[in-house]
Amino acid sequence: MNGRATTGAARPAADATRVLVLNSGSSSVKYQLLDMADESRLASGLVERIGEEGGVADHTAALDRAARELKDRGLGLDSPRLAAIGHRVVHGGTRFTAPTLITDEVVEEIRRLVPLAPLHNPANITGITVARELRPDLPQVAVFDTAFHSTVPEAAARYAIDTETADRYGIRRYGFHGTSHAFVSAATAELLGRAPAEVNVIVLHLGNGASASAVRGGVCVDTSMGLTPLEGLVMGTRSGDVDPGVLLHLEREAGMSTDEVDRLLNKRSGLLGLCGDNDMREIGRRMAEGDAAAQLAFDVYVHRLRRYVGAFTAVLGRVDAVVFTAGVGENSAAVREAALRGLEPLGIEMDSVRNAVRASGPRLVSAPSSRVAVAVVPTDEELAIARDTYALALHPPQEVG
Ligand SMILES: Nc1ncnc2c1ncn2[C@@H]1O[C@H](COP(=O)(O)OP(=O)(O)O)[C@@H](O)[C@H]1O
Ligand SMILES: CC(=O)OP(=O)(O)O
Ligand SMILES: [Mg+2]
Repeated sequence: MNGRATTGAARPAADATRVLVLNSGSSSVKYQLLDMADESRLASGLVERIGEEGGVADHTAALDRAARELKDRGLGLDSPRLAAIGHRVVHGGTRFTAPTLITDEVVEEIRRLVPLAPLHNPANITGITVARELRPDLPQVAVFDTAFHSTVPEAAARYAIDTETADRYGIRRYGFHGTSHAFVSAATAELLGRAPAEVNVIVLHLGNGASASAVRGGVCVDTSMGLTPLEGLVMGTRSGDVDPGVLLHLEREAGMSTDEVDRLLNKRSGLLGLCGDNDMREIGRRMAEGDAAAQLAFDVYVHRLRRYVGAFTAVLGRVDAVVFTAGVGENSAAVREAALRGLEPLGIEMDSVRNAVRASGPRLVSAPSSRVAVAVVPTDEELAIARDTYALALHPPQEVG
């Protein structure tokens, strides 16, 4: 321990209302500076292509660039108005089920979880390390993708494999994108004018990574991602669900190594693997020209979505809303339409005209007569992280012992 633990940090001064949020991904760093006095966004940016040709060398260089961009705009990290720094951390294992003030020990625990999220947690740790070096005086908070899913019951969280093996290696469903699923399910209740405790929602988070969750009265009861962010829906470059026998077959018959199978399933699958493009906009353009591979990729993507809508309808019993969010969910009327077409027997009636309208805020796209509301609700993981971070900075838990 080097004494840099921030749990004991003094409460921020009254005019220190700003929070920096860092979302360090496998090949990008996204950042936002927010003023929590009114939740306004003072700055946001993205450093992409880390470690690729034409990009910055590594995550440390990316964070340096982010810090420089903020300084150039008069919003340097040395500002006394900065109250705290919030970090998206993808894997929190079973230990972290709530936002957590970062200490050396917390960093070590996040490091211990690297094998469960090899693409994500190392980048998160670099972000934390650099930020703590820049501002050792500030509270720094980890907000975990897995936290919202910690309520998923054992029947849904357990894989049906030998229990001793599962327990020894921490093999279970953890789920990801939880900050988004929590934010969007709460915002949906608000859109419906009802208390979160009263509504059952299926959230479809469709970004580059994609996941579905079933939320009963504000509590997550099932989710499509599993031990790692690879299971479930078809994604930009990830396969989502495959028969685990596929892995065995590739290793035995194609002679592929574990790393090769990993790359295949994480980087060369999904929409990209099916048609050579991972951007839904480009796939839409190609479909309009009658491109068969693009059409097939779209069809596989949509078929998987429909499966999860059906499965989570059965899990919830009563569904009040199906909600689309993230890049594809918020912007692709075609995906929304195709995913829910013909589901009137489940009480889902889309309104094609409403669905086709381009808009930016939370909105309903179902017919007024639809028993199940269909909504588009923009996610804002950074705002959610900033709220959690600011709340912990203002009211740090009492230190135990
Ligand atoms: N107008 C659009 N129509 C269809 N898809 C879109 C549109 N705008 C963005 N997307 C999709 O959103 C995806 C990115 O989603 P986003 O939530 O920003 O991803 P990330 O997981 O990186 O946060 C892109 O791959 C793109 O296919
Ligand atoms: C966990 C995960 O899949 O995150 P992302 O969508 O940012 O890759
Ligand atoms: Mg996103």
